[in-house]
Formats: sequence, structure tokens, C-alpha cells
Amino acid sequence: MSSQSFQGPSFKVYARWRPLSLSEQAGTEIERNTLQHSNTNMSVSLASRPVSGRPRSWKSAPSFTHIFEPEASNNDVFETIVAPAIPQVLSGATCNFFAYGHSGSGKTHTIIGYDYDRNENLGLSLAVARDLMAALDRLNADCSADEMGGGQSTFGIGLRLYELRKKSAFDLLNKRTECFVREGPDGQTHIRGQTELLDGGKVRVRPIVTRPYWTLEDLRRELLSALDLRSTGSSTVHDQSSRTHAVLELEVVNKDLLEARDLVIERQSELVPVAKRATDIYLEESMKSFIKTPEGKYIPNPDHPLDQTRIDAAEATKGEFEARLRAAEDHVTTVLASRSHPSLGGKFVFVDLAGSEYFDAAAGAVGRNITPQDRQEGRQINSDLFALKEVIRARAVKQTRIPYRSAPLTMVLREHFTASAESSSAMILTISPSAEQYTATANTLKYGNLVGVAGGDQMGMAET
Ligand SMILES: Nc1ncnc2c1ncn2[C@@H]1O[C@H](COP(=O)(O)OP(=O)(O)OP(=O)(O)O)[C@@H](O)[C@H]1O
Repeated sequence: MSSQSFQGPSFKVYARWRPLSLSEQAGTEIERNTLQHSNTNMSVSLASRPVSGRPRSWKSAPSFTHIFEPEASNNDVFETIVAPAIPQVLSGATCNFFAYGHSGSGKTHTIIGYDYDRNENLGLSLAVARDLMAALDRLNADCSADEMGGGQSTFGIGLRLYELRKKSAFDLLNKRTECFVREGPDGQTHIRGQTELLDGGKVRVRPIVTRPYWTLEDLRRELLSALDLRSTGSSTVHDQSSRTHAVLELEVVNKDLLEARDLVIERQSELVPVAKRATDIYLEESMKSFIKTPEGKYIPNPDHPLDQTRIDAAEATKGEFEARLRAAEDHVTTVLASRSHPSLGGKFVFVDLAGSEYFDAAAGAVGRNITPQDRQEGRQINSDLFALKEVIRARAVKQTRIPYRSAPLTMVLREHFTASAESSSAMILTISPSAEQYTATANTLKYGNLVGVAGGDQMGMAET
């Protein structure tokens, strides 16, 4: 397997043929041909000549950085696509990897894997967790002796794992608690859980949970048990899991960073009752200080002039709590900026994208009636995938306005795309060579081709 280097910030698209499954081996295979172009990209052409029905064929642009044959192991894919990004993450960058393919095409096999005992078979996320943890162990060993053994600066991996479905995120590290994707007044997207009422009128809204791990064994055990919570179990087109995008984040953290972020949540919860009290006082004073005349007009109330001092005092208290929140937010920035090592905050993000084939009656993939809810979910998934492609295109051509707000998926991905100037992203298309899966395979490659053309080196793409 030739190893290619991960070059710069452009968006790369890879395709991975899986082997025929036992049940598919009796049937025919898609005729396929891969062509290496001088711009180092590859194109693929497909044909299917069914015994009955009309023959079909399709040819891509040279939009694929590499196409893996069915014999490629998970380790081959890891070494080619993900391992070269480890130094970037260790220098604080965010690297994103998307898996896209129809049900049963090998997304879980690629991202998580099914055999955890052999290095060769580990999925990309577990393999990178292994190498990242080993690199962090080496960094920790370089730290001063008093920081060892769970010290404030000791590096570990912060894991976040959730499923996105429409505007909701289900937190798999927190019993699948439903969280909501919203844009805050600061223009940033926040994924926040249910509101908790605490003593003293405090209101806490927790973000998606980040669980820190200091050993690979702990991370692996918890990750696998959290994955059991993914919507339904079996690998069929009826899977709920096919209708959600699963997001898995591995971030370099230390206790300083985690505590600084916890303090922001604490300060936010303290601010809520104080801000509410300031609003209540303003409304109360405004209502008391005016009376309605028999003609229906509002005039100042001579018995209760507006108590501006009371309003100002409540606003001043609110201002103090807002300043405390800003200080906590600034502290997070300071922790990241004053990091003893640039790794802190570096991140791998894996996104297992929902496919739209479930809803494509024409593909013949659906074994039951499509309900209006199915259709609505299908439209949402299609609009997420379209929005993702458009974001990738806008970034590639350095458009001033990137349409992150077009869909919940891109709203959530925005922080990962913009986390660091050096961020790198790639998409891995998983495809089946079985002729029975021709439509689904061609649809996957067509989407990847659009993404590759949209996000690739424009000069290179022009060459066909
Ligand atoms: N490259 C591969 N090499 C060997 N086996 C593979 C490969 N890709 C997939 N498989 C096998 O094919 C089956 C289906 O793969 P997998 O569960 O990863 O599909 P999926 O795309 O995640 O499906 P779903 O979306 O329904 O969850 C599994 O038994 C898996 O081990």
C-alpha cells in the first residue's frame, strides 16, 4: 500500500471498496476501473450489466486522492489518511474525517472496527487514540516530576460522542441525553442539554459531556460501551443509526483546561437568576410607574415614580456577573494560549454521516412503506449533506461568507472547521462492489465526486 502524505488544508476525498460479503459472493460484481491522473488524483468508472434491465455506467472526475481496494486493511487506511495528521493535532490543530456510505458498506468497520485485539484491524478512531495517547504519554514523561500522576498539566484525551438528528444531539456519554443545537447571541453554535434548576435560583445548562481519559484502556472501554447506545443494533437499512450523523471527538486536554471550562458553566448558571431579576425589576418598575387613563392612554403614575436607582442597582449586579463570566471565558483562552505545550486543544473529529439511501425508494433499498416522518428526515439528511458540500466548496474557494448556518450539521461542524488555520479534513467513502448495490455505490461516489471537485485543488480538478 503506497503511503501518501497529508498535504495542507485542502479537503481530500478517499474511497474504500469493501470485500464482498459471504451472501454477495454468489452474485456478480460491479465492473470498475480506477485511473491514476498526473495531478496525483484518481478517477473511477463503474458499469453494471444486469441480466435483465438496462446496463448502467458512470465515470467520476479525478476527485479522489486515493481509492482503496478491498484487500486494504484498516491499518492501511489509517497509515495513509489519519496517521499523517497526528503531528498537526499535536501542534494544536483540528483534523476532521468524515465517513459516508450506504448501510452495510463499512463505515463502522472503518471508523471503529470490529476486532479490537489486532492492530491491523483497529478502526481509525481507536488506532489514532492509541497513537495519540502514546505521544501524550511521551510528552507527560517530559514534564516535571511534580506534575506527573494526574497533575493539572498532565495531558489526556477528552472524548465527546454524540448523534445528531435534525436540531437535536443525543449525548452517548451521558445516557443519550437530548441536547439542542442553537446559535448563541455571540454567533457561535452551542449544543446544550436540558435546563437544570439548582439552589438559589441558579439555572445550569450543560454542554455535551467531555470525559477525560488518562489511559487508552479506560478510553477504549468507555467508548465501546457508549457506542452500544447508538440507536438500534443491527446493520440494516432500517437502522435508526443510519438516520443520524455520529460525531466522535478526541481532544488533547488537561485538568487546567477542563476546570476552566467547568468554571464558565458555573458562571453562566450564576448569571441566569441575576439577569432574570434585573429584567423583572425593570418590568415591575415600568408597569408601576404608568397608569392607564379612562381614555386608554398611559401616563406617568404620580404615586409611584420610576425608581431608576433600583433598576440601575439590579443592572449593576447583572454587569458584575457578566464580567465574572467574561473573566472565566478569558481564562479558558488564557489556559489555551499559555499552554505549556501547543498540543492542548488539538483535536481529531470523526463524523459518521447519515446516508440518504434509506429514503430513496427508487434505489429499491427500502423494504417498507415510507412514512411522512421518514420523508421529512430524508429531506433533512439531504439538506445536511448538501450544506456540507457547499461549506467545503466555499472554504476551498476562500469565499468570504461560508454558509455554515444552512443546516444543523454545518452549524455544529463550524467550530471544527474554523478551530485552527492548519485544520485538515478528509472524507472516506465506503462502497460495496456487489452489483446488487450498484445504485447505492454510484450514489455514494457521485456525492464524494461533488465534494472532491468542490473541495479539491481547483487546478487539479480542471484536468480530466
Ligand atoms: N473493508 C472491509 N473489510 C472487511 N470487512 C468489512 C469491510 N467493510 C465492511 N466490512 C464488513 O461488512 C459488514 C458491514 O459493515 P459495517 O457494519 O461497517 O457497515 P456500516 O456502513 O457501518 O453499516 P450501517 O450504516 O448499517 O451501520 C461488517 O460485518 C463488516 O465487518
